[in-house]
Amino acid sequence: MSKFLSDPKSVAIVGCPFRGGQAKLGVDHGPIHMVEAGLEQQLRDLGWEVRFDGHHQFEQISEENDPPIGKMKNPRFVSQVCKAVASVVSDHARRGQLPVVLGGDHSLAMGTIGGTLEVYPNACVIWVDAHADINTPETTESGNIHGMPVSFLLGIAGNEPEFAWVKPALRANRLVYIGLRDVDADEKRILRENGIKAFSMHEIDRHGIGKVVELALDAVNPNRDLPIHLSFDVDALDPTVAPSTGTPVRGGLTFREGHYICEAIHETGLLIALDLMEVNPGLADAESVRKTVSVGCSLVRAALGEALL
Ligand SMILES: NC(=[NH2+])NCCC[C@H](N)C(=O)O
Ligand SMILES: [Mn+2]
Ligand SMILES: [Mn+2]
Repeated sequence: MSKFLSDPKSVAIVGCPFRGGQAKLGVDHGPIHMVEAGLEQQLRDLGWEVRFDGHHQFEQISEENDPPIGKMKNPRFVSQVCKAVASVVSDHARRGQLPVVLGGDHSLAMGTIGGTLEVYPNACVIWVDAHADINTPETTESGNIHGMPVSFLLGIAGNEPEFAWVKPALRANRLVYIGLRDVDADEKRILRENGIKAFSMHEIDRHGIGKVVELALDAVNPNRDLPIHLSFDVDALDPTVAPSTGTPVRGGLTFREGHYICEAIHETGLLIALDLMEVNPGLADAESVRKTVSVGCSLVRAALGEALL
């Protein structure tokens, strides 16, 4: 049982149909597909009190009113949406509910983690992803903000007045990555310079996923007493397991490795927020979409306590 959440344990599903942090159409339909697949009832069956918050309708900013700032694309739109998400997440957290935020693209994590840290300032973040998403507006090649949210949270980016609301509330020693395999050269430098712990697929091959999760928790949560925010990008999984996503990278987590991470974090009893991001039902054939949506739901269930036995 969690020592941070209310009793009875209660989860809030927050649909974030948002794609402004990257260019591909369809990722905004991820949350609708996951909810239609029955996620709400699946979590009830695990004994949670479930509140479906709806699919948030974000105020639009059209492209002509949102020219790039430096290389950053859709900066005002992304910022405004993340600000709204932060306040939704922090409201749930304040009530002792566990927000499960369904993306949408991973720029949303600026909002989800920002919201978590307002309520749990000492929370640690476990970021499961093929990518580090730690580019700055200066280092980005794509200009897509879904490749940058971590640098804003750490305060190594975000001086623009448009992002003034983002507090640099995340400390480098409270962040750990699992699953990395496509990290830009400047991102590698940023990880090194800030001493951020990361377990790439190489470490998973070497030690096995069980050991890696243990080491990751040792790095950010040595006494196993800090609240945990799990931000899971579905592209951490191998494209054979989760094909419908915008930036797939081969050589990823197996179905079981992805689930093991979620199960082990559940076992700590410290999980207080979960993101499931980058499910893009627009990018593949129907069978690939079904597979990806279904693995997305099953990762959420694993993190919320679905046991194998
Ligand atoms: N959330 C994601 N899928 N991010 C992919 C980022 C890819 C690349 N590093 C970039 O900056 O654009
Ligand atoms: Mn990714
Ligand atoms: Mn990501």
